[in-house]
Amino acid sequence: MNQSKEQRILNFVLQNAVRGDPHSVVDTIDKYCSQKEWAMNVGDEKGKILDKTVQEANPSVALELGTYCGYSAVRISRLLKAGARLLTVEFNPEFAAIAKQMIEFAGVQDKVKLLEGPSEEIIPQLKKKYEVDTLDFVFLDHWKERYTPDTILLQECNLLRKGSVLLADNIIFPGAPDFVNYVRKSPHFQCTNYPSHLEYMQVEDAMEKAVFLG
Ligand SMILES: Cc1ccc(Cc2cc(O)c(O)c(C(=O)NC/C=C/[C@H]3O[C@@H](n4cnc5c(N)ncnc54)[C@H](O)[C@@H]3O)c2)cc1
Ligand SMILES: [Mg+2]
Repeated sequence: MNQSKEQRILNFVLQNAVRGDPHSVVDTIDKYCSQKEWAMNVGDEKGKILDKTVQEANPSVALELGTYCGYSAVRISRLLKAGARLLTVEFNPEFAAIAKQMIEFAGVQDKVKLLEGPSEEIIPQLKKKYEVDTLDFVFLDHWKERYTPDTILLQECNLLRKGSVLLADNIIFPGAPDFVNYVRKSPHFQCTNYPSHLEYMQVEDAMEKAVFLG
């Protein structure tokens, strides 16, 4: 049966990117998705905001919700200091298999642990099963209506500490209005909005940074 779009993206990377070079994997995915087939990677414009936020946080332990093809997992992990790690959560087995190959081709598999399953099940396991104390950085890019319940769950599981940085994609398009309301109204978060554009399009979008105040 014919290939999925995600398989075509991976094949394009395997044939055109440089093995072991995360920059070239990121650039090659952006090339394919801007010229051939649109896909919901965070992209380069919002990716630059992600890069700056990761560099400022300089996390030892980072979490990503919604791996998809692994674009932002490669993008984030290429910036991590020695010994730091990214845990990325994906519940679609096809996407997880694609992302695993993408992460290995980029040569960042020693920094990235892909956890297969729904975030609502994985988050409560992070402390005991994945030896997490607290999270320094969280990138939210999964189903938009999961942003708020998972942010609450992270707090309930004591996974956030004073200064933990949450960064959420798609605040404008598709939009995450309840998440924006929740973090901006909460006395426990200091929020910053970063206007941008939907990946590979002229459509308005934005990212929201929410720093946990304890
Ligand atoms: C038609 C159309 C297409 C794209 C857009 C614009 C647009 C632009 C964007 O940047 C977007 O991020 C999105 C978007 O919808 N992202 C959802 C991303 C989900 C990925 O995460 C996975 N996942 C979803 N919930 C969970 C969960 N609980 N636990 C674990 N994994 C989960 C899925 O398995 C996918 O791998 C959409 C608008 C309209
Ligand atoms: Mg997104």
